[in-house]
Parts: sequence; structure tokens; C-alpha cells
Amino acid sequence: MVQVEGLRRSYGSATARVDALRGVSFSIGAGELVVLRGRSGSGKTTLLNLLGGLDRPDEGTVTVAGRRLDAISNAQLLALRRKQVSFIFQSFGLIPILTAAENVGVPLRLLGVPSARREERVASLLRLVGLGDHMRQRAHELSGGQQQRVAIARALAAEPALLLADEPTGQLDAETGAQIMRLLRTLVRSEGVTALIATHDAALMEIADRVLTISDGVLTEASSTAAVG
Ligand SMILES: Nc1ncnc2c1ncn2[C@@H]1O[C@H](COP(=O)(O)OP(=O)(O)OP(=O)(O)O)[C@@H](O)[C@H]1O
Repeated sequence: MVQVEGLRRSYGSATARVDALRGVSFSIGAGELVVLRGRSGSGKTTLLNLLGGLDRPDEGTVTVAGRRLDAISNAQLLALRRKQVSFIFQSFGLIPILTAAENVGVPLRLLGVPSARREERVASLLRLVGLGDHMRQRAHELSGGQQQRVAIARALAAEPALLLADEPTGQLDAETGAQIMRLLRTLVRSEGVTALIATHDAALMEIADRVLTISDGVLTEASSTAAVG
């Protein structure tokens, strides 16, 4: 599902240059949930942005669902981002004045899904994340954990092939964070999506099929763990 080959990305100019990624290669199989672990500043966000086509590498290639991101036009990249790749952020990224249902419906609107089908999918997703009773509540009225559940439902709405999550539990207390991670584990399996989740929280490794560790812009170890429910 994902192949990354020799990825390099630097920021700044010669005098103040930061080598955020210094030759990163790995692949992720369809349906796998991979946790990307690394300290703050190790290059996790840079890597996720390149995988999601939000940024372009200085060197190396990214292939998602059989398409090399450097070989496609900006219009094709936009289509890929709408249909096949979705993001979950630490800060949830919801539109505060819209209801939970409206937020989840945004990607479906962008794809032109007719309203009846859209409403059906939105309701079923919100039930799936345990918010069936909060559909009409505005995002800013929800707790952090509830907002992240809405963001997860939104990320899954368009049935993406690849889900990228950047510190999805970073703003939540430990127990709520653990619940969100278990929910992600369950949904990745039931929706058949492939996921890469960046975190520095060692407690979250247990949900991974595989853990990639990044340090100073390079992968330092790749280990397998038994997947748990
Ligand atoms: N737009 C930018 N301009 C300059 N330097 C940047 C930029 N984005 C990231 N960096 C630098 O690149 C390195 C990697 O940053 P990145 O955000 O990828 O790390 P991270 O592992 O996601 O960190 P965190 O967990 O704190 O989000 C850091 O040294 C950071 O300061």
C-alpha cells in the first residue's frame, strides 16, 4: 500500500539547514497498522506530510496505492488526497461552529456524494465512534475525546486507503488517549484501511502490527509486535 524509498527532506538554507529526513525507506502492507515512534523533532510530521502529498521530498520517492506521488500532477494529487489518503491531527482540526454530523460530511460533500447517501454514511460513522447521540452538537461543544472521535469518523468518511495520524492522542489525558487508540485499532481492522500513526507515547505501541522508530531523521529499528484487539 505504501512504499517509501530514500526519502530526504531539509529545511532552511545552507547556514541554518535542518536535515529533517536523511534517507528513509520502508513499506507498509495493505491493512497494516504501523506506529511511527520518535521524539519531538525526529521527523515524524515531515514524513507524514510527504506520505500524504502535502509536501514534496528533496530526494526519494513515495508510492501510495500504486501511484508514485512525484509522477502525478497537482490535480491528481488533490484527487488522491480527497479520496485515498486522510489525516487525523493532534488538534482535531474540526470546524468549531459546524455540528459533528456536518464535520463528518465535509469530505463527502467535496466528493459530491448525494445528500441521502451522505447522511446515511455520516450517521453510521458517528454511531461507530460512539457519538450516535451527539450528531447535532456543535464541535466546539464537545470534549476533546469526543472531538477526536468526530475527526476519526471524518477521516474514514470517504473510505480512504491510507489513514495518517499525527499524535492523535497528544491533547488528551492518558485514559481518553488509550480509548481513542483502541478505537483506531478496531476501526482500522473493520474498515480495512491501512494506517500510519505517529506518536511519542510508548504506551500506544501495543495497538501496532509493527513499530517504526525514527531518530534524527533516520529509521533506527523496525520491530514486529503481535497485534492485540
Ligand atoms: N517548516 C519548517 N521549517 C524549518 N524547520 C522545520 C520545519 N518543519 C520542521 N522543521 C524541523 O525539522 C525537524 C523535524 O521536524 P518534525 O516536525 O518532522 O518532527 P516531529 O518528530 O514531528 O516533532 P513533533 O513530535 O514535535 O511534532 C525539526 O528539527 C524541526 O525543527
